[in-house]
Amino acid sequence: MDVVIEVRDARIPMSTSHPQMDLWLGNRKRILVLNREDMISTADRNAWAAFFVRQGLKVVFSNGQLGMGTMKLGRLAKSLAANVNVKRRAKGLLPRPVRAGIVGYPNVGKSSLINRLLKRRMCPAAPRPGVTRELKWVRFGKDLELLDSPGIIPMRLTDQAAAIKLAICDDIGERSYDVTDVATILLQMLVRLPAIGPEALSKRYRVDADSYFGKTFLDKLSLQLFNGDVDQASFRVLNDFRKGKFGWISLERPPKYVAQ
Ligand SMILES: Nc1nc2c(ncn2[C@@H]2O[C@H](COP(=O)(O)OP(=O)(O)OP(=O)(O)O)[C@@H](O)[C@H]2O)c(=O)[nH]1
Repeated sequence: MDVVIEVRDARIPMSTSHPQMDLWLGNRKRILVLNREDMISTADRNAWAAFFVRQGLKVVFSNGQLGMGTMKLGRLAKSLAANVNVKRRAKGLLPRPVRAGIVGYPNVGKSSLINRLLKRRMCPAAPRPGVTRELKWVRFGKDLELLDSPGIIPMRLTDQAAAIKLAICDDIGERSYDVTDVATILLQMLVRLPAIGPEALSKRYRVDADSYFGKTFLDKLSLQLFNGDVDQASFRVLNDFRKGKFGWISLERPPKYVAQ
């Protein structure tokens, strides 16, 4: 690959950064994409943009559902790898398309971005992690080739806080976590957010919360709406979050910058 496009979830750019990525990529040319830009506020977007610029990383914000950012991504990949053909010409070889590999955690929107760029559904994309199963090259025009790849996660998620955020954002498979535990933690996060808080949660689910927003809340919600099925109640809360029913909330913020 001449250039690697690393896609992360804009709601959790740190937790969707693979710990071995730097080692694997070495000096390879790299573009960082924060996809799902529609799911975070403008203030968070600006804060992340400034953060990554300070790290010297080229960052593109995108929306894999609507296609925003994809043309810029294509242009950037071609321009970053332009010297490939300069070198080939110097050796008397014919130019070839630039090869860009798209990598990232499951469900962050890799295939959707390719489909949007190509304006065709060339790569399977669906709202669940683990859809892409094999490497697939697709051609964009005559001078760019894109490689779609299956989502990758570390063998072992040692950072539990990151693992929970991946589960909340649906970036790891459902079978790898307990849906009720994750929904309980999400409720505890939401109840502490000034923009949401206990009243909004009680009102949305019509559950009298008795000031405790944990498993008890899910039990009450399950009795109210799902015949006592706590898993279903947990899915409801998680899906409401994922669909933006509480507003678009970033689960991570960049560390504060202190000028030297
Ligand atoms: N709201 C929103 N949804 C998106 C965006 N990009 C992708 N999606 C949705 O997210 C889901 C996952 O997208 P995919 O393109 O399949 O993700 P992937 O990274 O290829 O997933 P794997 O095959 O698991 O590696 C799909 O339902 C997309 O419609 C985005 O920018 N915003």
